[in-house]
Amino acid sequence: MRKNIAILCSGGDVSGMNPALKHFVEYALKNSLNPFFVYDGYEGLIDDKIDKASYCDVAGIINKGGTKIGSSRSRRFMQKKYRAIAKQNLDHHNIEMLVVLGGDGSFRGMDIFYKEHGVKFCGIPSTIDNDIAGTSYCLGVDTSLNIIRTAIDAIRDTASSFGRAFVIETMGRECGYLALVSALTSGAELCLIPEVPYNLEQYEESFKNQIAAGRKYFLAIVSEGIKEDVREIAQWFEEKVGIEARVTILGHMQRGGNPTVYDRLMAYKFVSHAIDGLLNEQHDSVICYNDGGFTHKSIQDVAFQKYQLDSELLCHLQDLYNV
Ligand SMILES: Nc1ncnc2c1ncn2[C@@H]1O[C@H](COP(=O)(O)OP(=O)(O)O)[C@@H](O)[C@H]1O
Ligand SMILES: O=P(O)(O)OC[C@H]1O[C@](O)(COP(=O)(O)O)[C@@H](O)[C@@H]1O
Repeated sequence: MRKNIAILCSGGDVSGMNPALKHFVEYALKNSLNPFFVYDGYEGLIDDKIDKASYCDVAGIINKGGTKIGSSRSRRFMQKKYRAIAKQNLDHHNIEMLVVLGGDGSFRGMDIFYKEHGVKFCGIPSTIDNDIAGTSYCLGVDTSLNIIRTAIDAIRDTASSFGRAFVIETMGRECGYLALVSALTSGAELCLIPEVPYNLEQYEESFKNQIAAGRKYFLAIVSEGIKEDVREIAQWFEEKVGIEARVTILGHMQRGGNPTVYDRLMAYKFVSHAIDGLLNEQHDSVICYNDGGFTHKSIQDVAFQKYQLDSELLCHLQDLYNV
């Protein structure tokens, strides 16, 4: 008898989830499995929003951001009694394997669910924050970086025309990855991230000298996880550096948009490895990507460790100020 396998999205949505759904249906059918969708993340698991999926459901979605099946953060799934209901719903549909697109919170939830009820699962790291330990890349971060790049390039147009400093805030929670990579690839003058302590005073003289030497504008990329408010950084530019300043908080535009080629391809590869793993005795793992290869890692190694920013990237941050 063909086995049933389901997929769900949990936590912040990312561009790349739809390409993953499309490949999930195709690859499941190719492996003689019946594919199912769980709508709205763990909330849908509890409310039995579970349906069989077919080729028709995934036609025309590969180029769409977000996720066709919805995502959520679920307070109820944190409680044992609701996880028991989720298990009953899966049993009702005869589903014994789950692919979960989410972040470390989602994986911790699934780990508990596996230990309580034995539902096999494979996590696919999916968050624009790129802050999951054990993998150098999370689905969606490439699209997000490209959206940020487009925004910063546009802001540069007005900054240079009007002679202003712009303080641009990126998402990322406690992780500075989005801000750091964006600063390096957009030619920003300042980058502030939670991982690296800073003192604005140390840039004052250099920035004033640059203005005296002809610099007309500044771009500062700031991660949402730093202690200071972005408006205070703008105020510092005005009062201490002596240049008019504006703030742009990029917000949720960073989570949407047409998935890049890289995110589409990675969605494809992640899903293939996730299903292969589930069919080959990987029952409680996350599929991770490092140095060009994929490996299944334990929840302990992924969801209970702190993500460390790549040391080479951090060196490049120092280079930003040593020119
Ligand atoms: N310790 C836990 N026990 C059960 N469920 C959890 C646990 N931690 C997180 N979850 C579930 O995972 C969901 C997503 O987690 P969250 O941290 O918001 O996002 P992400 O997966 O992107 O890190 C939560 O809303 C909750 O339903
Ligand atoms: O959409 P919300 O609930 O306001 O959450 C915003 C947060 O979600 C993110 O966009 C993505 O975080 P997760 O992938 O961990 O869910 C963060 O960068 C941001 O701080």
